[in-house]
Amino acid sequence: MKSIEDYVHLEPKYYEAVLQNYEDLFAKQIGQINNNITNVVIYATGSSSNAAYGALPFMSNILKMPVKIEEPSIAENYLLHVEQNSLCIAISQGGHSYSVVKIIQRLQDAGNTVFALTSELDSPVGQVCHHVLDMGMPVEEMPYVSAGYSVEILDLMLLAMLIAQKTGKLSSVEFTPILAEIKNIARQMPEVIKRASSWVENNISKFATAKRLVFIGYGAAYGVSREGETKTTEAVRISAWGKELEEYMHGPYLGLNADDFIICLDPMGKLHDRLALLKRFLNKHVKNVYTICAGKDESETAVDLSLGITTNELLTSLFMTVPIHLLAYKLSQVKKIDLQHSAYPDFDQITASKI
Ligand SMILES: N[C@@H]1[C@@H](O)[C@H](O)[C@@H](COP(=O)(O)O)O[C@@H]1O
Repeated sequence: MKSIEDYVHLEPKYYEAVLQNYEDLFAKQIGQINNNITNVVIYATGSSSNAAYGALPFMSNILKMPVKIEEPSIAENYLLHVEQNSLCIAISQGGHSYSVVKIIQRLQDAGNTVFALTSELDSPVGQVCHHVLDMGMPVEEMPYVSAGYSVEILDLMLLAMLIAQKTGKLSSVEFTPILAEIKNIARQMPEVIKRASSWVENNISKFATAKRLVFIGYGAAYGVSREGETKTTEAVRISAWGKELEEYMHGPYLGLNADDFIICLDPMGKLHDRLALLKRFLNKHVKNVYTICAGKDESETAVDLSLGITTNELLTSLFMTVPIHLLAYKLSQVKKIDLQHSAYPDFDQITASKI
C-alpha cells in the first residue's frame, strides 16, 4: 500500500490530470445545475470537510454567494430545511461514510437535487446519489488521505469556476487568468514538496517530543489547520488542535501549555498582521512556535518554512497542507505507528461508520 508520503508525491500528477480533464469530468453534471441557485451547502466530514473549508473562501468569492459547510449527521438529523435554490454538494472521497450516504438519501427523498463528489464511483455514495461528480483520481488506498484531500480542494475550486461561468457570474476573460494562476501553482508543487520535506527532516527530532500540536490558520488556511488536527490525531495519535486565528484568540489561548508546539499557517493575506500580533504573544510564553507561509515572509526565522509561492491567498490551500501531511507521516513513522492496519478492527463492525 502506498504511504501518505507516496501520495503527497503524487499530488502534482493528480493535479495535472484534473486540470486537463475537469471540463469532461464535470460537464454533464454542471449542465444539470439550476441557473437560479442563490447559495451552496456542502456536506462532508473529516478530511473532506477540511478540504471544503480550504476551498470555501475561493468558492464564495467566485460564485458571489454564501457557501456553507454542514456536518452530515447534524444536517440529516436536525437541519433538514434546504432552500429551493440551494446547490447541495456532498463529498466523500472514499464514498463509504455512513453519515454522507444518509444525508444524500434524506435530501433526495425530500425532493432536493444533490451532487456527490467522490473518487469511488461504484461506492455506496456513488450508487445512492443521482448526480455523481468524479474527482478525477484513483481511489486512495491509504485511509489517512493526503492527495485525495488536495484534489478535493482543486475539484471544488474548478467546480465553482464552471458554475460561476454557467450562471453568468464569471466571464471567460475573468476565467482564463484564474485558471492560469491555478496551473502555475500546480507546476510549482514539486518545489513545494521539496521545501516541505527538508523542513520536516530538519525539525522532526524536535517535533517528536511534542505532547500536543496546535495549528492556527485564517482564510483558506483555516481548512489547513483543521486538517492538521485531523491528521495528527488520526496518524500520530497525540493531542492536536486546529483553530481559526480569531477563534484561537477568543479563548483557546487560555489553554496554552509552555510545551505546546504551535504551527501558524500564514497565506500572507488580509490577517497577516493579526497573526503577527498573536505570534508576538505566543513567543513570550511558548518555546516552539513555527510559521508555514505561502510566499516569502520578511520576519521569517530559521525554524519557519516558506513555500515560495506568492499568490492569491484564496488559492493557498492548494499547497499549504503539503508540510502538514508530511509531518504527520514522519511523526507516525518515528512513533512506529502502523497506518496500514486498523488500530481498532472492531470499530466499524460495531458502529458501521463506514459502509
Ligand atoms: N478516518 C477517516 C478520515 O480521515 C476521513 O477524512 C473521513 C471522511 O472520508 P470520506 O471523504 O471518504 O467520506 O473518513 C474517515 O473517518
